Amino acid sequence: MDSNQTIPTATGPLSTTDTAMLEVLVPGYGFISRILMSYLNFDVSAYLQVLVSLAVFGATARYAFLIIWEHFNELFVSRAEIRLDDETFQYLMFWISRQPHMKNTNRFVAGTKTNSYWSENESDGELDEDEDEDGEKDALFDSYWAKVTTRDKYKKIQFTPSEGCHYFWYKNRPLMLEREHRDGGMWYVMNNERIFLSSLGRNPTILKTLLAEAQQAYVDRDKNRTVIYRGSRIGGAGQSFNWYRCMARLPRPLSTVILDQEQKQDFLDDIKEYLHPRTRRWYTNRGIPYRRGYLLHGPPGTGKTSLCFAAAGILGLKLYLLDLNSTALDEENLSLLFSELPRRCIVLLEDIDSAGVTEARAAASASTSDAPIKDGTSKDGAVEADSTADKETTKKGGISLSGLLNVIDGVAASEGRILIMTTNHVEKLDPALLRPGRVDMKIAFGYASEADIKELFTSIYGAKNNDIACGAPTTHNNGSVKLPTTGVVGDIAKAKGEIVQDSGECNGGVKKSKEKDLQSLVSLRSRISDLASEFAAVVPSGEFTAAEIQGYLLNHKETPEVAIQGAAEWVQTARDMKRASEGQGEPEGEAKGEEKDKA
Ligand SMILES: Nc1ncnc2c1ncn2[C@@H]1O[C@H](COP(=O)(O)OP(=O)(O)OP(=O)(O)O)[C@@H](O)[C@H]1O
Repeated sequence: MDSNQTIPTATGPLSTTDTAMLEVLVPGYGFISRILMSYLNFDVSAYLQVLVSLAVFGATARYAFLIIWEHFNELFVSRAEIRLDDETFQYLMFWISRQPHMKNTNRFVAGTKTNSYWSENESDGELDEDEDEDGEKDALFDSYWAKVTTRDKYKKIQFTPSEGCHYFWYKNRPLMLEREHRDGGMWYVMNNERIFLSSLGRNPTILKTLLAEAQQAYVDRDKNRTVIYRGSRIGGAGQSFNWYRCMARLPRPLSTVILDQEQKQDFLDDIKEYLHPRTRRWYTNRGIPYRRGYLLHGPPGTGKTSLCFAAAGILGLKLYLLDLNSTALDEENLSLLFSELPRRCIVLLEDIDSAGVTEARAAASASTSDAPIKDGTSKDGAVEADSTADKETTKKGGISLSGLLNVIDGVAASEGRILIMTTNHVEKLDPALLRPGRVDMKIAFGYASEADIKELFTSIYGAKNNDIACGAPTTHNNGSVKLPTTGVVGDIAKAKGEIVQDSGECNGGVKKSKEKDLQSLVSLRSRISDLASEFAAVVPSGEFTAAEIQGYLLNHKETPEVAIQGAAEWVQTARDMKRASEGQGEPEGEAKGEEKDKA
C-alpha cells in the first residue's frame, strides 16, 4: 500500500498519520482493521466516531457511577473494617464459620485447621465431653476406640467466606461482608487481609451488635479454660511476630501441684495482692512501675510450669508463652510482642538459662575480665549500651540480655503484666536479670520429700471428682487392690452431702447403695493413705523429681500395690541411669528445702 494512501471512513478517509495515531492509542488497531476489511469487508474506520463516542460514554458513565456509589456509601451505608492482625478478625471468622448462611454460600474457603480462628470444635488436647460419655457407654475399649479413631480421621471441615462480597441477613437486616486479601512480597502484606462489614443506614449499631455477639461466642468457647497464647510468626522471614492463641486447656487445680503449701499460698497471695486495684493505685502514686516478676527455679520436672498453669487457671488469666531460644525472635519483635500484651496476663518465659541471653553475657564477662557481672542498667532503669556479647547475639539473631532487660522494665515496657521466668540453673543467670523490680519473688523447686512422695501417690490413686469410674475396687488373687476405672467416686465430703440431700428424695434402696459406695470410698481412702506411706518408705526422699515418680506410678496407675512392690527395683534402676548420665555431664539442680526468698 502506498504510504500516502487513505482509508475511507463514514466522515471521510483516514490518513495514514491518523491510522498511526490510532495504532498508538489502540494497539493492534491497524492489524485488526485490515483483517476485518479483507475477510469481512467491514471498514472499522467508517464507525470510528461512533465507537469512540461509545467508549467515552462508557468510561464517563462508569466514573460517574463510582462517584455516585461512593457518595451513596458515605451517606447511606455504615461500614466496619476488621484487620487480620487484630483479635476481632478471629472473633468474626469464628462467628461466621458457625452461621447457617455459610452453608448456602457458593464461594467459600474450606479448611480443617485445628488451631486457627475457625477451629470451633477443637478439643485442645482435652477429652471432649462426648468422648467421656462414649467411653462410659462403650465399656469395651476396642469399639470405643474404633469410633474415636474413625472420627479423628475425618476432621471437621470449616467454611468461611472467600474473597469478594457476600450478602446475608442478620436480625432482619441485610448486611454485606467483603473479604479482601492483597498478595505481595512485602512483610506487611501478611496483615493485609481485611474484612468489611456494611449495613444500610448511617447508624452502625447493627454492626457493633454483630461484632459484640461474635466476641461473646469466641469468649464463651474458652469459658472456664486457661487460654494459652504463643508468640510466633505466621509465614517466613520478614513477617512480624504476633501472639497466636494456641490452645485452651481445662485449668489445673492448684492442689495437684505438689509444693510446700506455704510457698504455694504465698505465691498466689502475692499475685492476688498485685492484681488488686488498690495496689495499682499504690504503685502509680509512688511512681513505681506497675509490674511483678517471679522466678521459679529448680531441676527439670519439679513442677515449675505446672504451678504457672495452675495459677493462671485459678486467677482466670491468659497465659502468654514465649520461647526466647528462637533465633528468629529479635529485640524489635520481642518489644512488639510485649507491647501487645493485654493489661492483665501471665507471661511465661521458660528455661531462660538456655536462651542466648545468659551465655552471651557470661561469655562477655569471661572475655573482658574476671570482675563480677554488673547490673546492666543505669540509674533511671534504662539499659546501658550493648556489650560485645550482646552485639554478637544480635548478629546471630535472637535476644541479648540488654534487649531482654529493656523489654522487661525499660521505659517502653508494658505495665500490669505478671512475668514468670523458669530456669533449671539459677546460678547461671545474670544478677541484672534477678534484681528486684525484675524478679520480685523467687520460688525454689526441689526433689520430692517424703511428704511430697505420699501426696503424689495419693493424687494418682485417690479418686477425683470427674474420674470416669463405676464399681468397687477389685482384689487380685495375689491380694493386690485394683482400683475401679469405671464409676464416679467423688470426694467423701461431697458424697456425704449428696446422701444427706438425697435422703428426702430417693427411695431406701438408692440411699443404701449410696451409703455402701461411701463406705467403700472411705475404706479405699484409708487404704490408699497406708499404701502411700509404704511407697514413701521405699522411695528415698530428696532424690527424685515429682515428674520421675509420677512417670513410674503412671506405669501402674490401677495397681498401687504392684507399684509398691516394684518401687525398690525402680529406685535402683533410676539411680543407675542417673549415675550413667552424670558420668557424661555434671549433675544439675539443687536440693529441696532451699528457701523461697522475697527480693
Ligand atoms: N511438684 C509437682 N506437682 C505435681 N506434678 C508435678 C510436679 N512436678 C512435676 N510434676 C509433673 O511432671 C510433669 C512435668 O512438670 P513441669 O513441666 O511442671 O516441670 P518443670 O519443673 O516445669 O520442668 P522443666 O524445667 O523441664 O520445664 C508434669 O506432668 C507434672 O504434672
